[in-house]
Amino acid sequence: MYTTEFLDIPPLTGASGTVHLPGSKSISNRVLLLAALSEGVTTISDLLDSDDTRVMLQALRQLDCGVEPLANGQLRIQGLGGQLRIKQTDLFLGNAGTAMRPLSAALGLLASTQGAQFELSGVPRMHERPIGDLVEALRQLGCPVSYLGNDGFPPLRLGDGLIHPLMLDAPIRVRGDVSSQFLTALLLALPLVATEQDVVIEVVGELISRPYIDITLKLLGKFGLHIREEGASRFVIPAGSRYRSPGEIAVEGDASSASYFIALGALAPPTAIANGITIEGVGLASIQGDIRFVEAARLMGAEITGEANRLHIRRGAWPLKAVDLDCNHIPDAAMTLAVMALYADGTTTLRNIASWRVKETDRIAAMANEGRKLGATIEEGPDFIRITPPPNPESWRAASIHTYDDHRVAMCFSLAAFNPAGLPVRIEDPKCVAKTFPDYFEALFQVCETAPQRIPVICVDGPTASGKGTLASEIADRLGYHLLDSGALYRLVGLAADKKGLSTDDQTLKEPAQARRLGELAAAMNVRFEGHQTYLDGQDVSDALRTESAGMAASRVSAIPQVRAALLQLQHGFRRLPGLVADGRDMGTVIFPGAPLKVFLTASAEQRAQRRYKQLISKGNAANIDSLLADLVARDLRDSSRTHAPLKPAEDALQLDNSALDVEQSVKQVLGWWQSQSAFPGN
Ligand SMILES: Nc1ncnc2c1ncn2[C@@H]1O[C@H](COP(=O)(O)OP(=O)(O)OP(=O)(O)O)[C@@H](O)[C@H]1O
Ligand SMILES: Nc1ccn([C@H]2C[C@H](O)[C@@H](COP(=O)(O)O)O2)c(=O)n1
Repeated sequence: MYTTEFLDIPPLTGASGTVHLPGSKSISNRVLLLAALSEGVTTISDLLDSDDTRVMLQALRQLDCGVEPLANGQLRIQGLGGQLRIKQTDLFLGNAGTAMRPLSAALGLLASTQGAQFELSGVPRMHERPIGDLVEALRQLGCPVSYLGNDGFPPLRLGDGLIHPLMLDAPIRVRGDVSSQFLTALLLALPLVATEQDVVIEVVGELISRPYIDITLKLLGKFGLHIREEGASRFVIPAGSRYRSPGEIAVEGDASSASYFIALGALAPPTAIANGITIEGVGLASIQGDIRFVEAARLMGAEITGEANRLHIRRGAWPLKAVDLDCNHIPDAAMTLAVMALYADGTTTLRNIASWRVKETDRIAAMANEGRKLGATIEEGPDFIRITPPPNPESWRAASIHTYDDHRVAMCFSLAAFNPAGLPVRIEDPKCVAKTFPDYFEALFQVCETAPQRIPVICVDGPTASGKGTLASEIADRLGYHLLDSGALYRLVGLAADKKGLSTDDQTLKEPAQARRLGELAAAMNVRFEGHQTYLDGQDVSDALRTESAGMAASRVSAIPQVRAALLQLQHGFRRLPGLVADGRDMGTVIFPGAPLKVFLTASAEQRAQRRYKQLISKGNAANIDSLLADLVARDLRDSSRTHAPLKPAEDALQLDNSALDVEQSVKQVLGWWQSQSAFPGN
């Protein structure tokens, strides 16, 4: 997951390949609650691991349900069988509506019938999301519920520690036109108390987001509950209801998350490797309402085929076709249509989306504000949004997208990187995707491509111990970029030669046959980088690489042209989306001569020797400052005086002497340079 302040997505030019979706958020949190309320043990597979499921799981743990992660990634839940084990606790539910609403209903009923008291709260935005209609329904039943902040909104206190008989004779009336989660919450909770008599729910007003109710009814069926529907607005929970665990249950891939990759397939040109996007984990047999996004995407021109659990998408009509659509049936996925509309042949109107206003943020306002930044003309109303794309490529603008702590805003606008103007897109606070799809951007970059020269590279070259590695790694972390420690490659050649018994002393290296052998060795090296570990022929050589003797050997072999040539492609291979920070001696002069930022980092030899001395001592290695100083001066001389790719600043490099700077000051300086020459200098 990208935890950076922002993520700059370079302009993208094509996409193809297969995406495996994380589990559905709606199904995951419903299944967790049903398993917790049931009798028996439920083993759940493919559960979504995200902020929203984490808060639900934490709540279940606090309620003393057995929650046991299994080695194979499954989760085992020991159900409460409707009997509270904990009668007083405070639950924090973040911004998870799928946890707040159903837990309020279930705990409200259980607190009243078993004499308990719970307080439920969330993040500030959760305290702005309405819950009054659900509270009214619980109060009709006789549950004591009080508001701890503003009336109509969480936080809530459920129960007062005393037993209250419930009034189940009259139908329980609940509004259906604010959020379908209120009805879902009652459908999930009322079976706990429908033991002696039928319990009836009557929906008042038009029921929005009906597909989410269908998910609820289908999952209730899996846990042994069959609700009778009488007409469009009456649901009867039969007397004698009892939750029974199905034993095992698998969570489908998230159909709303699929919408971004369906849109991607519809708008991205194919790559040289393949045509189209395949989505695994959700397909045409999905129980999720957002699978109907497929129909909407087809209307806009996408070519989509599929099987029960898989979808294949290709670009069809291009530009996409503008549409005028009622989106009540796909409220979440419809946001993706708003971004597809930026690539359409006219004005698109998405109607009946009032529920967007009370989601993680006011989504109508958010989509309108951010879409306008890109150059689109956008009109918004209480329950609609109307999008006219920028009239021509020149009208597109590079935008820094504010994401409002809303995962869907972030994921939607990533697709703006396919703009015809070839502009990058900045996504602020990219970690907000953790709510439903923590690895969304990784999945996106896996299937997207762009011309290598469009992938930004920051080069950090300089003499030994100047702090290149430290600086490069910090910059890469802050920007979410890949890291190339090119010195490590030369160090690996030195080590590999040593393992093979090939001498790397100065004299032997002068022999043409030895130079050829080392070139072949470098080309055939079996290396693997995993996080901070480096493996040579499967063996962890991370520590061996960092010794001073490995540095000296690297310096010697690096003067051989055959070795440098053998490592060229490997280094170019590090230039992957979304960007790269590369440290070495010739990053800016030879390997990435077109890089948009080149830094030549220096410090006085004395400073560098001091730093190296401290570094070695802190790792428990013996060190002598005078010999370190002599070695690094010798190494610098060799590296800068060799014929091929000598150590020297590129003509367009910015020089940074960090003798008097600490690491953070150096990082700030380089990030400042980067920001000022980016497409978003004001952000
Ligand atoms: N600006 C700085 N101020 C103080 N110490 C620094 C600074 N930059 C790096 N250091 C420290 O100096 C030591 C050497 O830094 P680093 O390993 O990053 O250098 P390098 O240039 O990559 O070296 P080499 O080329 O030999 O791999 C480290 O212990 C690091 O923490
Ligand atoms: N791009 C590079 C990187 C490194 N080298 C050589 C010269 C260095 O002395 C040696 C070890 O590098 P370090 O790990 O200390 O950065 O490798 C090079 O020639 N070109």
